[in-house]
Amino acid sequence: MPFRVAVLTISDTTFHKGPEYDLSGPLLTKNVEQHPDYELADTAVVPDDLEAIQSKVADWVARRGECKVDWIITTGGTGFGKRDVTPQVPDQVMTSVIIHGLLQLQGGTGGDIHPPRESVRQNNVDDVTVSAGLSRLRKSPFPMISLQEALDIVDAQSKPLPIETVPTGHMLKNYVLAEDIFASADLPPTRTTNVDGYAVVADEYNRAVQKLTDGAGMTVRVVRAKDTSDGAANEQVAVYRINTGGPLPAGTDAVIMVEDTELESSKSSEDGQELEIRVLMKQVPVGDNVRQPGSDAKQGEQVLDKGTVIGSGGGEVGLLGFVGKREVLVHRRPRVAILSTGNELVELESRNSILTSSDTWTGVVDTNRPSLRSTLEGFGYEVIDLGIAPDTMDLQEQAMRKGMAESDIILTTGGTSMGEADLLKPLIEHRLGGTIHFGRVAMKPGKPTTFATVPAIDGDKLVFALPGNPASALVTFYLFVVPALRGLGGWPKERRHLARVGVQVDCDMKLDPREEFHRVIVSPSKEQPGVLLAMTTGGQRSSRVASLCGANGLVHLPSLQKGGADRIKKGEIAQAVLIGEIRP
Ligand SMILES: Nc1nc2c(c(=O)[nH]1)N[C@H]1C(S)=C(S)[C@@H](COP(=O)(O)OP(=O)(O)OC[C@H]3O[C@@H](n4cnc5c(N)ncnc54)[C@H](O)[C@@H]3O)O[C@H]1N2
Ligand code: MOO
Repeated sequence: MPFRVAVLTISDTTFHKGPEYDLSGPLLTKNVEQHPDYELADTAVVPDDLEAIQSKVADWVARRGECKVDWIITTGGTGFGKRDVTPQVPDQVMTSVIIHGLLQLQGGTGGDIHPPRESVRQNNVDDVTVSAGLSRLRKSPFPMISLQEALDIVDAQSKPLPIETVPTGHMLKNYVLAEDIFASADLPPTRTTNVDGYAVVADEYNRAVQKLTDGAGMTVRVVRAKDTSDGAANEQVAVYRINTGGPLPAGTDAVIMVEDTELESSKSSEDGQELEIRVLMKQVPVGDNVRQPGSDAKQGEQVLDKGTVIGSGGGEVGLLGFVGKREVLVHRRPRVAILSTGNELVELESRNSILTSSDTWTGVVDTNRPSLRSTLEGFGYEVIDLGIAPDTMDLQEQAMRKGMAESDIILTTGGTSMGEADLLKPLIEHRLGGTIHFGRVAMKPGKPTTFATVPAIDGDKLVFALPGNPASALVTFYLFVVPALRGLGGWPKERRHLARVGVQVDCDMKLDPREEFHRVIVSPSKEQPGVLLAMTTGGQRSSRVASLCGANGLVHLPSLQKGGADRIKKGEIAQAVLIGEIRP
């Protein structure tokens, strides 16, 4: 649905002398009408009078349903004349008002002057020399949405990448099958032995052994499996030397384990093999130790389903080879670009020289990029490292464009919040023509998490602008980015999110108005079998990267409710998202 825009001309002259004196109002109206994303909701002309402006704006703000007004653009009344009163219109009314008619009169383009949100103000920031104060946003223009809403949005936008053919082998790990897999032949194709031993015709052996009187076993002649014709005239029962996995010689139907035999004599063949053994079994059942043809897979049987995730456990890769599948159709795995933003950031390698040369150095070592890279590569994704971009629109845009050209999904950290140097949101919207699906989430840590899609030649790219605080960046990575990566990689919906388990918490955990993810170490209880314990990693401030050190779980604390409990008490059970292996 297009955004409904109302244009308000604030001018004594136009109000008193007539519409022909209004130059900017009609120009703005025309631009709105011509833009495919906007719809003209209303226009009005009011004098330079606070009450008149307030009343009109309040009227528009109050409208609902079909008549609703999403944005109000005012033109005029923003100067310094005595009667230039627009900036005094109270905040609560003006939150959705964009004062930029004047910009257009100065020759701005439609794109510049109809930005979707107030974040446009930061659009013109070229470096961090912009001072705090008047230029700084006082309220985020992004609504705070719930965690569930945010997760649903990410799920909906994370559509599987195209299908490609990949040869069967270890590199298939973490891919998702885009075809059903069938066995092309019976497996095993013939009767084979499960054990090292001697193949025998069971009935022949059983008949002969019954004739014995001493019960101390029966001496048999050993033939190599390939010498089946040897000694047909010999009356002694023949057994055939055979090793695990080998095919049974024709006519044989059971296998005696080597452990159920004794060496009868030291007579040996030319190649040093035994020639006579004593079999200690009183009876050999037909089919004993024999793997029947097709008992592992029947020809034409479906052995793997489309949508199967080829795990790193080895089972799926092995099965594909086992059924003779040389290459498979899979969804392309996403490539991920990572970018750190912030003037204060330095690479770890360059820190020493800075530390020794200056006591006053206030730089911050870029830990987010190495952290994200290690976890991404652990999940099996190819990473494109975009480095550190300082707080300038141009440099950040340059890095983002490189990321868009080389990857399917871009992760940035820093610059998502309310500072003058927090450029990511305006950059995405105004320079990259992207759509910000959300810019604030009611969660802790991770409130300013931003998710957008940006158009590129080869399709939309996903962008996660994660908060700069290290713990926030990693927590939001596990909660939002992992499901998005899996969605792009074609994982079935029900497997995209990291698993949750019930855990018993080891200390009181206070509730916050925002849902919170408390970092913990999950391990099985030694005292209570079947119970998983969650041990806190200590201070949970989002700047404390150590809160994720060793953590393999995120206890999901519900938001604090009026009149409800203010904490999860020690010993109570809570849900935890597993972000690593359970510790023994
Ligand atoms: N007025 C407000 N201020 C803040 C709000 C708010 O709602 N209103 N939200 C706070 C929350 S919550 C978070 S989280 C942070 C997120 O801020 P940004 O995403 O804009 O991140 P920066 O300001 O750039 O950095 C925050 C912090 O993290 C350090 N940092 C950044 N990048 C890295 C990196 N690659 N490696 C290590 N450390 C990094 C940075 O130096 C800052 O100390 O905003 C709050 N503010
Ligand atoms: O939400 Mo911020 O991510 O608290 O640290």
